Amino acid sequence: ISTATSIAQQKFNNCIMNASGVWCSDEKELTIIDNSAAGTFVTKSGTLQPREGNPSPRYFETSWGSINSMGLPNRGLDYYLDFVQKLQQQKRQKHYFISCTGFNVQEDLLLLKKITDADFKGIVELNLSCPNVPGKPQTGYDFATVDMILKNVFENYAGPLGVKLPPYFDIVHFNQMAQILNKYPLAYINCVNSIGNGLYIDDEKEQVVIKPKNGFGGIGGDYIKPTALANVHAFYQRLDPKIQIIGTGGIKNGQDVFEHILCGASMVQVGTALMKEGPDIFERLTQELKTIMQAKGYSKIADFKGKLKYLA
Ligand SMILES: CC(C)(C)CCc1c(C(=O)O)[nH]c(=O)[nH]c1=O
Repeated sequence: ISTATSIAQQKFNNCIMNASGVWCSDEKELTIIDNSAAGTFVTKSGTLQPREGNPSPRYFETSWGSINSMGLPNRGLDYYLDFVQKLQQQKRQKHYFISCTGFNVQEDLLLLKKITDADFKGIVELNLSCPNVPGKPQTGYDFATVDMILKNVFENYAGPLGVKLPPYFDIVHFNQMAQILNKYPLAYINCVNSIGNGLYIDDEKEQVVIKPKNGFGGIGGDYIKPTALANVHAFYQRLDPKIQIIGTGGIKNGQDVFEHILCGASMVQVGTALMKEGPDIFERLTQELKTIMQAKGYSKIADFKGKLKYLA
């Protein structure tokens, strides 16, 4: 029974990996994920300059998931590029993802030029949940801007590249986004980023639990699995099959991985549950998925990928 997969013709011996932002901020964390059962890793979204991010507490765990307003703390794209290139020299048969985000399209293009100049051979994940110009919604919710960014990106970057998308909640938005995404040679799309601007309250103290943004933050974990599955499947139904889908959101056991693949995911990423359990989770998720596949008579993920059935 194999849980192997491929994205943009790059093969991975396991379809389970970390989500950007979790266990991927420095070489210590990335090395641990690299040596875990995960098929590969994606780095924290790198920006042009290193960033401290928001004041703590900026992450909080609840029984059903998590809330965060990290503020994009990262070592800067150059740091992640240097580290991944060095690792790539040692492990030629393994491929890695580098995530990046600019605060406008000019920055996005500068980041991609750095990646081109470094002769990076892995896969780029462009985080579209980044802020836009003040007064406008985050990039992923500004469809004209998404179109403009992708047009510029694919005029300037030749390597395999995917985008990390925020969750959508309206069928017309799935249609509108799919129409834009289908215009571009994307290697994949990654659905979903955290559900933005949620609020978690400590009843005893009658106060919020994270400091930035008066307690507002991105929601992850059990709270978001139905939304994540719907986004994976909605785009699976609408996108050119050449554009693969990475499923992220609410994965904490083998059943959740199975469901994301059944909805159309070729790869899955784990965030909140990885934060709670640590990198040993990858071995557990892989075994649980294999047990489910065995019970159902599937030998590889292609046997059931996207095969979600509807009621007649
Ligand atoms: C929310 C942004 C800071 C604009 C981007 C980075 C990011 C963060 C973060 O660094 O706060 N948290 C998430 O759950 N998803 C993200 O994409």
